[in-house]
Amino acid sequence: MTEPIVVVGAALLSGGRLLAARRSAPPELAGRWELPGGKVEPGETPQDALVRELREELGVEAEPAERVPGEWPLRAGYVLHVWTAHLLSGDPRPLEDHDELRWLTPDEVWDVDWLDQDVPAVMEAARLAWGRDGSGVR
Ligand SMILES: Nc1nc2c([nH]c(=O)n2[C@H]2C[C@H](O)[C@@H](COP(=O)(O)OP(=O)(O)OP(=O)(O)O)O2)c(=O)[nH]1
Repeated sequence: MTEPIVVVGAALLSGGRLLAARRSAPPELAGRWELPGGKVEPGETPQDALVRELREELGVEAEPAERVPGEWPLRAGYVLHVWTAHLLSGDPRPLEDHDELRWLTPDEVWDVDWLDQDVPAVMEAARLAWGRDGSGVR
């Protein structure tokens, strides 16, 4: 069996807030929110891919920090891995794949309509970043 292709998602953190990005394409994903990122290319580390994707999609420099434990299936042959990352410079703009960005506080993390497959990933990322799932239940 061939290995699944890894899509890396960034739990990008700045000032205690998490960045969510609203997809503009393809039609079946458009309007739903995700962690910015993309496919790891052959020969790339996941961290390299994350830095590249955040530069391309958001125009920012970021530093990957920790892998969020777990992996989440996407469409057939793809799996989502998530890393926390810190914003080093730049102000994120939706340059590619997204039409809106939001910085979410722990209390706001469930205010956006995350892609179904991202919900468990965001839950783990929130737990790692903030020490709880952001739902308000402590
Ligand atoms: N980036 C990202 N993609 C996700 C998430 N959840 C999810 O189902 N996906 C899906 C959407 C896409 O089908 C795929 C990632 O592909 P992409 O189009 O963002 O990646 P890419 O920039 O490397 O793609 P490409 O344009 O080079 O083909 O994974 C997520 O949280 N982040």
